[in-house]
Amino acid sequence: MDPLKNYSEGYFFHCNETDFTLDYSGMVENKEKLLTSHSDLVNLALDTVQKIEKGEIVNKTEVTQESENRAVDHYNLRMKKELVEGKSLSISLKYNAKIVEEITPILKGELKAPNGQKYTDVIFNGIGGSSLGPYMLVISQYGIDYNTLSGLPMKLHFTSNTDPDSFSHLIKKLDLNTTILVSISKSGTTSETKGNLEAFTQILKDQGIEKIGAHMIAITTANSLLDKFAKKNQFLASYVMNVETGGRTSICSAVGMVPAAFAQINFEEFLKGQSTMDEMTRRPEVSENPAMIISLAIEELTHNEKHKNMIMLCYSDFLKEFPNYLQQLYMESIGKNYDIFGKTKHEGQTIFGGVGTMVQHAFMQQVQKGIKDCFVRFLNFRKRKSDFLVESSGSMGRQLLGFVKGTESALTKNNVPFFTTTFKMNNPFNVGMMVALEERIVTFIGAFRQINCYDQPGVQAGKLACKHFNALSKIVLNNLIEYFSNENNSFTGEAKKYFLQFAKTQDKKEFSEKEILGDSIFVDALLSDIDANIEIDKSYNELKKLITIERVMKENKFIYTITKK
Ligand SMILES: O=P(O)(O)OC[C@H]1O[C@H](O)[C@H](O)[C@@H](O)[C@@H]1O
Repeated sequence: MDPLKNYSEGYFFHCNETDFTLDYSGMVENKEKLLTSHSDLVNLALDTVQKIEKGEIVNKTEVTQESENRAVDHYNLRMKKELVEGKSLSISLKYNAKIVEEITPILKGELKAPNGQKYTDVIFNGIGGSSLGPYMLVISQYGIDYNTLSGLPMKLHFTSNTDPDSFSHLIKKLDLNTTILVSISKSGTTSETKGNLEAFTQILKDQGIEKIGAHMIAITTANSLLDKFAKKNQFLASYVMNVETGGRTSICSAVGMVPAAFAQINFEEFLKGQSTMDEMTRRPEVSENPAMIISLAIEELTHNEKHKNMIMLCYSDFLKEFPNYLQQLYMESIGKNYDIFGKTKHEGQTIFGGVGTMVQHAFMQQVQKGIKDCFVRFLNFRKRKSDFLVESSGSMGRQLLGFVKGTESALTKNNVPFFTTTFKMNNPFNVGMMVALEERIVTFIGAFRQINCYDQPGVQAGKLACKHFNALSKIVLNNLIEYFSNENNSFTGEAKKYFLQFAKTQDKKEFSEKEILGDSIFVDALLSDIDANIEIDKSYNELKKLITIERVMKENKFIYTITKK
């Protein structure tokens, strides 16, 4: 490969109408080969897109217990044609208009909080696909100072984790009388989101706010637990998304629409941008389809596990969250341990990145000079909205471009593959294009590798284990309270001893060795948590009155001494 030759010759895809350019000269060894010699892969990819867009059940594998067995509709939600009944761009635009119409009176203060004042703050409560997209979108239009610098009518806040310290930090600052919590959860059961909603409800009640529904909006699937809770508690609104819309591609649904309405981002433009890119990436001719070019190039590069990590360098501070957004899109979709036929096959596409030039000063030394396990993607805007005089380069904007070109050129010399996507300028339309391009690449790579890109059994396993931990935690608590409320005065020993002792008090007679081991680890974590947090208000209120606990390490095991007060 002569990267400099390719680079100087320039391999381009360009769209005149949208002023979008893909330069793939730094990525491929042989342009002709890339464009013409992968017809089998191209057919697989186009066939998959057709199936998806016709509404066929594509979210399935032979490993039926882990499959979701459903269609996948994000492309249909912004398609001009109504290939699947009830799903099209115009239907989505109508739903978006309804949302804007309902949110606007809140923003204008025409629909007031129960205390008669204008709502001031909105918290978006969701995780994974129910958070990454809205957050990325807000930052993409306002930057990280979106509350102080944007002049928006309501302040925006985001909560994802079940982190009591950050939750308290947020809640303490707000007047909850004029705050709305928007809970976003496709399933309506995700522990983090549910936990935050429950905590918020309790805090409202503690503050004497009885009409909790006047402080809540839900975005979820029809009839989910969250939807039912919303109806029961007369939420301000409950917006629905389809079961067929996967979390990590849900930004084109109410999941993106509602936050965009609060943030006054033109979501109609975002959807039109997605639709435009979808049309471009539906083209059968490889050279006319930017997603196909990128996907094939990635396939060539990652073959034999060579350049397997993708680094996304976004040359705009406003795209700070885009690599994080892509991390879920790529890694949850492509990280699989079997193909659609159920055959074991470990797949993945590691992706990380950040804002260029910041990360230039973080990890690019290794990328340029160290192990050759990466390829780089540049993302930038051609047109800026402002500029400043800078002596060295003439202008700050030119300086930024200098960094793109300088880094590209250095990568060429160091034999690190890269390609560059340049969008016209930063606006909702182009952010929509950006997201849709990546979604299509993921679909194509999934089709090449014959995997189901739309399930996430791995995350599911974590979710289920967490549920088990929660259930066990309640049992341990009740057991402790019961044990020390009776005649017992103390317990000394390690978690396993504790577990075996309390296990006897459960209905379940026999525990396998594996269960004992697994559950003892959970019990150890719980006892340790009690030791650290028993004095923290609301952590273990009942237990605090009853016992003291001490933890010491002996022979590589934590030994707990629990004593009745
Ligand atoms: O929207 P929810 O049902 O609450 O799910 C939120 C997230 O949960 C998990 O992390 C899944 O792997 C994600 O795909 C999903 O986006």
